[in-house]
Amino acid sequence: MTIKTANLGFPRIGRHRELKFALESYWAGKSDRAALLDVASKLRAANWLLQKEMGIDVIPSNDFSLYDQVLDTAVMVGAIPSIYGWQGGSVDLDTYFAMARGSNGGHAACGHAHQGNGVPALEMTKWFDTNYHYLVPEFSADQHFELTSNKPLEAFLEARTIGVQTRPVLLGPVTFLKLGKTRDGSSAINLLDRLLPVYARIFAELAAAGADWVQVDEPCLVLDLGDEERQAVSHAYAALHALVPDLRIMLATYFGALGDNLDIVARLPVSGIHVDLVSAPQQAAAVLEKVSPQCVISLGVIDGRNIWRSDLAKLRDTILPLIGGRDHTTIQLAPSCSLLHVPIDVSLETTLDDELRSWLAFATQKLEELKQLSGAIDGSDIAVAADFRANGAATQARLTSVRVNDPIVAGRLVEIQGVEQKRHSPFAKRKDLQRRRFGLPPFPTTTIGSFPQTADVRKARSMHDKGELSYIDYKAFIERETAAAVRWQEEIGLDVFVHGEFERNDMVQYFGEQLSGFAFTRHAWVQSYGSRYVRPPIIYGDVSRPNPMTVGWWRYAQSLTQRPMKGMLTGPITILNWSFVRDDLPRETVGRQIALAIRDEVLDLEEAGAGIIQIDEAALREGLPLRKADWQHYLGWAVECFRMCTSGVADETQIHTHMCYSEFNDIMSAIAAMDADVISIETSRSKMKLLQAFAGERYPNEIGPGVYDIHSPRVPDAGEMKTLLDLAREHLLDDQLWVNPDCGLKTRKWEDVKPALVNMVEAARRLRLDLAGDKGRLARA
Ligand SMILES: CN1c2c(nc(N)[nH]c2=O)NC[C@@H]1CNc1ccc(C(=O)N[C@@H](CCC(=O)N[C@@H](CCC(=O)N[C@@H](CCC(=O)O)C(=O)O)C(=O)O)C(=O)O)cc1
Ligand SMILES: N[C@@H](CCS)C(=O)O
Ligand SMILES: [Zn+2]
Repeated sequence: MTIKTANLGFPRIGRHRELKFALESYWAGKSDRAALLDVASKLRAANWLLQKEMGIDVIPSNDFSLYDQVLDTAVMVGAIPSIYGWQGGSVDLDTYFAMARGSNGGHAACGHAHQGNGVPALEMTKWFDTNYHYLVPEFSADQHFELTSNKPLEAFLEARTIGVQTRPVLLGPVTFLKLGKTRDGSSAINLLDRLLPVYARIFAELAAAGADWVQVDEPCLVLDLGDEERQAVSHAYAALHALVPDLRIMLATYFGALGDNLDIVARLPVSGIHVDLVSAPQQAAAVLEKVSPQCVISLGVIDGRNIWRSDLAKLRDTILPLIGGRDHTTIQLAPSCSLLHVPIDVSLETTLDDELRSWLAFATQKLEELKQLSGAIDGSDIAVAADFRANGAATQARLTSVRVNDPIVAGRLVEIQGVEQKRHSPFAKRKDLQRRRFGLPPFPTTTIGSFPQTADVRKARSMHDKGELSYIDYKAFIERETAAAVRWQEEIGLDVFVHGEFERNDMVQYFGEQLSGFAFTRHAWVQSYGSRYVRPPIIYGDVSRPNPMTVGWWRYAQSLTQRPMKGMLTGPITILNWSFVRDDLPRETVGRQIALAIRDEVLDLEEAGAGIIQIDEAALREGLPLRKADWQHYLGWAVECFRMCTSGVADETQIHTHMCYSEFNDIMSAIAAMDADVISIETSRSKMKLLQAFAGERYPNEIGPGVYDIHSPRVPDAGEMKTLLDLAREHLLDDQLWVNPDCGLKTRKWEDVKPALVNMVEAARRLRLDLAGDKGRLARA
């Protein structure tokens, strides 16, 4: 008997982004609920039938979501904050979308995170160390849970009507609570006993309907857990087993090693355990040794986070000795995690050259690999011999390809090895020189880079991509947009300008498309959140920058104004963390290669005359390893990469960086070590609280704490922004403080952006008046 193949989750967006278009059409009021649900059910059916046709033995259901699986769980168990007006019973679609995106108080489908009349969306944050974002469940201390509708059961039954027996997937109760937040700051884990009966009921209904297994995802088991959380895991699974002994649980862990949680996991009364052997291959032997011989072990051996074709022969040779002594009916082969994080089908990429395409495996190809691997391990499937030969040829070709190795890049890296990466002079001296060069007023105003990516801008780019608009016409169009944005910045009196990033599709993809060693795709979309997707570039070879990437656009924008125009770049760590990275080199080496490329761009911008250059590191924190013990190493090389970008510029050149998140306390020394002259950060939603982390000696350089939450179309007035700035002045020195929004404005509309920025400039003006008053008073005293 061949070893079983199992899948943990398939991408739900559709081969041609059908889900995005159906959602956005529904939100725009252009189609109705039935049309949306019809698209959703067709996508589910297509995924199930594809997996069935491919011969996958264990096919997941309830891996589909209209927006997010964590939100689905919150809605399913009735964790719906009172502001959404839910009265009990089943939850309608508009309440669901109001939680996802906020509502304007009328038809929630308008989908904006309005405050005031409407309701704001739940907070959103990244899913472990991926670029997927989930909605953060919100609990109260007196939280009551109830089953609103058994979504896993509905999915299970729906699959059965088309002849597919599935293993429903649920987010585990401990991870669900751990990812949530309580309004009073108490530990959400305390709510476990109230939640377990709801899970037990879901399980019982599934068992009664004929489900024999359920997949319960507990990725929190790869994190550093406290004793209370570990006890919660033991307690939860003991209780669920006692309440519903007939339903077998496959406990799925992924994104890292079980490590110090292995002992408790191995003792849980579950029928199966899935482990990620791609991110943590070192745990294989210990897991196989500790987990009881009757328990099914699902080996996550195909990378669910990256897009490289697996080396199947190598995998077979690693797996065989591992499972040698074990009954093969207790082994399953699976992707390391849900395939949500990879694109759907490499065969759609008809514009990629054949060689590169032969190195890649997207979700569909990964399932093929699973089948080939299981056939090969049992030696029963003769057909796999040919597949193995093709696989071996492709993986070998990739290893030795001249496209992958660039001796010049390798040489440059050797040259800088051991050379300390730092600016010529300390910040205090640079600050002085820069102040004289730019002559900016106190509390200088600026924005983060992008202005609205309007339908017109995207349309023009799409037409240009399809060859329907010449480059000359496309460039002229983008220049007109840029010129209008520059004129408008002059009108409202901002101090430091941006060109608006109209020419960019995405802050990472744009650079990937221009760097050597990167390939980009046409259809390889991956969900980032809700209906927002990204097409991560593929880093397949040594990285270099053949030509300047931004200098022409910067030069044009600067030619329109006397005000300083920021050069605008994405930093190496963000490019790395939001790309599919080659797996034949350490990530830090690839990071250093990208840093050299960005350094070249920085120096070219400086030579062209850019006095201020911003290097965004929006994903620096995102790349933090899940276990704290690994942070130091990551932060060490990540900071060094940033400093490689900036160490070559003159003291008079002002380096900015931008990070749009609000947790800095635990990485403050690394942020300070980046030594950017100015950092802009997200602070408006936390009401400047996080500035405590930057106060005093801890952060001597300049800071722009965001005063305007760009995630909402709501327009804050000048008084509100001034209040935030007054709060900021409690923590920071006046000559440290810049005034800017939380992040770029690409997802906003001009009608929201314009009044908000006018108000922001007004807030800075009032602050300057206060300062003049303070100084006057001081002088008189
Ligand atoms: C800041 N964030 C980002 C993350 N990762 C990135 N790689 N980039 C980010 O900015 N991670 C964390 C957050 C996540 N946030 C977002 C926010 C917004 C988006 C988003 O808007 N995505 C767009 C796609 C962006 C893009 O690549 N656009 C291209 C292609 C546009 C397109 O679909 N064109 C159509 C034709 C359009 C027409 O004719 O009108 C087509 O090709 O068919 C572009 O502008 O050229 C989205 O639509 O989902 C993502 C993450
Ligand atoms: N410069 C980018 C940063 C986003 S994190 C922008 O403004 O969109
Ligand atoms: Zn940002």
